[in-house]
Amino acid sequence: MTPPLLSLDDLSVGFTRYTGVARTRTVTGVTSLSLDIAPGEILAVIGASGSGKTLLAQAILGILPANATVSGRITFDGTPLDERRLRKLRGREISYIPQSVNNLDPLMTVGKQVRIGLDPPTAREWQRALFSRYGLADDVARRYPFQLSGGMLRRVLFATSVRDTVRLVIADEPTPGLHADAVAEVLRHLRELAEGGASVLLITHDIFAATAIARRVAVMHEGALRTVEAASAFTGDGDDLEHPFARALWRALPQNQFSPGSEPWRSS
Ligand SMILES: Nc1ncnc2c1ncn2[C@@H]1O[C@H](COP(=O)(O)OP(=O)(O)OP(=O)(O)O)[C@@H](O)[C@H]1O
Ligand code: NI
Repeated sequence: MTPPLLSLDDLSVGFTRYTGVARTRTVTGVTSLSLDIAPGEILAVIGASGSGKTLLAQAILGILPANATVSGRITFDGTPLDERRLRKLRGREISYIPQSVNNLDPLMTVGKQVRIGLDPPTAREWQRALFSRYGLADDVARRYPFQLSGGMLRRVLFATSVRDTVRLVIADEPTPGLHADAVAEVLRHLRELAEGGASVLLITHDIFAATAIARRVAVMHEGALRTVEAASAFTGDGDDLEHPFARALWRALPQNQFSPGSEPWRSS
């Protein structure tokens, strides 16, 4: 077996909340999560809002909120991923496609934003190549984010995030609010990255987007990884799904066999 590209071992993220003078309480965001991603694998992470998906991404990228505490081990390409190494890899070997297009700078032209981090002598050339790869016309480079459509902004986010040196792409909810064609386009771009050899961690609410391109689907609930299922098991009645939680999640979808009371995220 090929060794994993990324390995999470007993990863926890917590928050300290001040509940009074000199009194604190720790709130858990992610609990003892262990997970591997193989080189070139597309792994989807699904789970309800607040289940810890974005925290998981931020923990890998070393960009957790300042009030978060993290424990556990993260290994990238066989070596621990510490802060010093992350600074070198982020934006080069590890890319982040953030949850919101609001992460773009509203006061900078999108061309300039795409050129950030590119080698100055060839930055313009690379930016043009990235624009053409993501179907953006050359003159779009001179525009500001507010002058672009939602679909174009998504493509700009890809162009700012993805470098040809990339080995791990973390995409946080890249498809919400997009119509079917645009979703298909985003998924195609992610698949292309994987075909180029990169591992892709796709965070999404959308089981159908997840199973369309991922080989495995990790299911999170209240900060814990409940199960990792084969994407192909999310079909029919869900009988092939290994974990009852995944089965319940699948069957609770209105288009499957929805039955009141089967909502697994409503924990008692
Ligand atoms: N800065 C913070 N301080 C305190 N708690 C936080 C902070 N950021 C996140 N949390 C908590 O951690 C939990 C997980 O948040 P996270 O953003 O990872 O959820 P998510 O699965 O990405 O949700 P969504 O699908 O809505 O994006 C939430 O309950 C949230 O309240
Ligand atoms: Ni999130």
